[in-house]
Amino acid sequence: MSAPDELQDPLLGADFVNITCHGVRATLVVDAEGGISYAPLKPRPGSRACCACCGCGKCQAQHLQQQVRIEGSWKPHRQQAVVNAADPAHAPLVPGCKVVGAALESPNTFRVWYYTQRSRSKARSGAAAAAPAFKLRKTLPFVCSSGTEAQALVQRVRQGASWHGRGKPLRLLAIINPSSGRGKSAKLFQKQVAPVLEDAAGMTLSRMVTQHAGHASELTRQLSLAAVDMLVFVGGDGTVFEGLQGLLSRPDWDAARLLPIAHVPGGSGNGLAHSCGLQDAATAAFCICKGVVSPMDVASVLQAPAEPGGSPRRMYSMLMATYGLMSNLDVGTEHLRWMGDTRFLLGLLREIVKSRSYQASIAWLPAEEDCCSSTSAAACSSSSSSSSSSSKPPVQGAAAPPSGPPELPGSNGCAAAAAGGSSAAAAGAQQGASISLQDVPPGPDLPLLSQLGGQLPLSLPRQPRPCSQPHPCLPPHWRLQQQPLQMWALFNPPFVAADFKVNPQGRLSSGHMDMMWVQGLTGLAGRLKALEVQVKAQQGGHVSEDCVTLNKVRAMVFEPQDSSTCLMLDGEVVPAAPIYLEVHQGLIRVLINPAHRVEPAADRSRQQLA
Ligand SMILES: Nc1ncnc2c1ncn2[C@@H]1O[C@H](COP(=O)(O)OP(=O)(O)OP(=O)(O)O)[C@@H](O)[C@H]1O
Repeated sequence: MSAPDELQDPLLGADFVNITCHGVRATLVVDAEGGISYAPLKPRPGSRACCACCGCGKCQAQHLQQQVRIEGSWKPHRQQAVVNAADPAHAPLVPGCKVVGAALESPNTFRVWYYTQRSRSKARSGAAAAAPAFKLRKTLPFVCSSGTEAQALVQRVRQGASWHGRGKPLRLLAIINPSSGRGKSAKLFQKQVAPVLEDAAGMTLSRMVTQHAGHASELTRQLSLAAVDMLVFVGGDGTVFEGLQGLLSRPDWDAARLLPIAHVPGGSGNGLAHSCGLQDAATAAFCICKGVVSPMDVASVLQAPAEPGGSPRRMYSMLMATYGLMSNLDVGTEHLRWMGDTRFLLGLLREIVKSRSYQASIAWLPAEEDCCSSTSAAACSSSSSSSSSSSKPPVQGAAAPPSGPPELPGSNGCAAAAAGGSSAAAAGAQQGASISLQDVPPGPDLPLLSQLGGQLPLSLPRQPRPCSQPHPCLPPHWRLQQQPLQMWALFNPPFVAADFKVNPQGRLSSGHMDMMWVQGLTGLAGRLKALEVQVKAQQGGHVSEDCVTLNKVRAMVFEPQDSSTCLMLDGEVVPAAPIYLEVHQGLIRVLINPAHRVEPAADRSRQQLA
């Protein structure tokens, strides 16, 4: 290719080729990010474009620009301009940040594929969404003088737009759950995502369809990390949850945790996708091409061995743990899967009408506290309720931090006895369930459990002591709540579904989870209040209600005590037994929308994907 004289200087480093678009001859330029711009070639004397313009260069430029604008509501991004921005004829047609690739239509004809932002009113999650939604567009066909030129330009667009500076395309593994949501996730992926990734971005896409519950775990446990650059889960949160269990239970979990995870929403709730700004399949396809990733917290969840002498069960949760109303509205509407996420609304209404309370014991370490730090211990002992992240006073019966001198957990009677091997008996705990650090399956370190002497009785005392006294079975600074509650949940990111911004203060990598419970909504007035709280939850306004209590948590023990509900992790039912949970900050990497409004500190380096 030889550069036309007028383009040489400003286009240093860019690729270009002479094209014809709707009868107008021009030079198409591709910049380093895959953005395209053009400059009209000098008109031949007496030549005419395909419309009634005079045929001069300026007319042809305007004509071409109009033609391209017909298909997409393109708005110029001045900061992205690669050529003389003062000259409208040289403004970029499509900036690189919007382009995802290009596809040949015939041996010497191709279109550039790009995305434009959807208006808020048309987007699925509306104003509360974590990031704008995007819609796929294609330019008019560009005709090159030869097939070789067209191929070279297509490759150049893909490389700049979606390969993140690599010489070869990204390798994606899509794990598709055909039974998620309404059962249409495979079709959705095939129609809206795969063509963008394969045909336009030129990525290498392998597909695996799950055959049964738990299959996603098996697939991620067996995959070769060297052969995949990004994992794409197509389904609901349960599918990602299963995949995560497989990744983090591998012997090489420390390498596996760095594999970027993308969630294409195909399930009912799709809380992870909504929290990351991947609110629909089209937007997810765009975000996969752009490859912006963010660290995300994950919690280790431990349960005592099911049989004597066995290993504790270790699971991982990245979205939420639920109990009471939130579990029942999910499990109780399984048969209404065909309704999509509307089933949650129905389930919620049913639970509000029932207006039930559930019994559980909850002990937790507030996010501000480090049970081995003398400074935080002093701060804790000097303030009672103020050390809680909640703006409200602790509920009746909740234990306050101890007022005595800071003390290591292992030095109190209960924990010391536990370390000696007779924890339950010494604690006076009912079940005797405990977890010993040395038996925990390999995985991320559990520093807070280590600080507890490496041994933890899971059965919490039934009778909490007065707030001013530490309970002998709880380490200093830990708090205890045992009042009946209607809903209990531990949230990590903000969304659990498109219209449920249940945890508005949630961040992907804050280092803690947000514990929320709802109490006292009984009788007719309580039910009406519950409805109001539900409406406010769509935008996150429910957290200021008096019936809602919030605490930031780094570690906790939760003991379910009610058989009429169940304990769920990321929307999946787990055995109804006590759990110990500890948060690992930024353990995994998830794909986010490049225009995410909440995670400005995200790791935006595209090189991370290489
Ligand atoms: N081939 C399959 N047949 C039946 N069930 C499957 C299959 N593959 C996976 N599953 C199970 O499907 C269940 C539901 O999947 P998933 O959670 O992704 O969808 P969802 O519940 O509709 O979405 P969300 O969790 O976002 O509300 C999971 O518990 C998973 O174990």
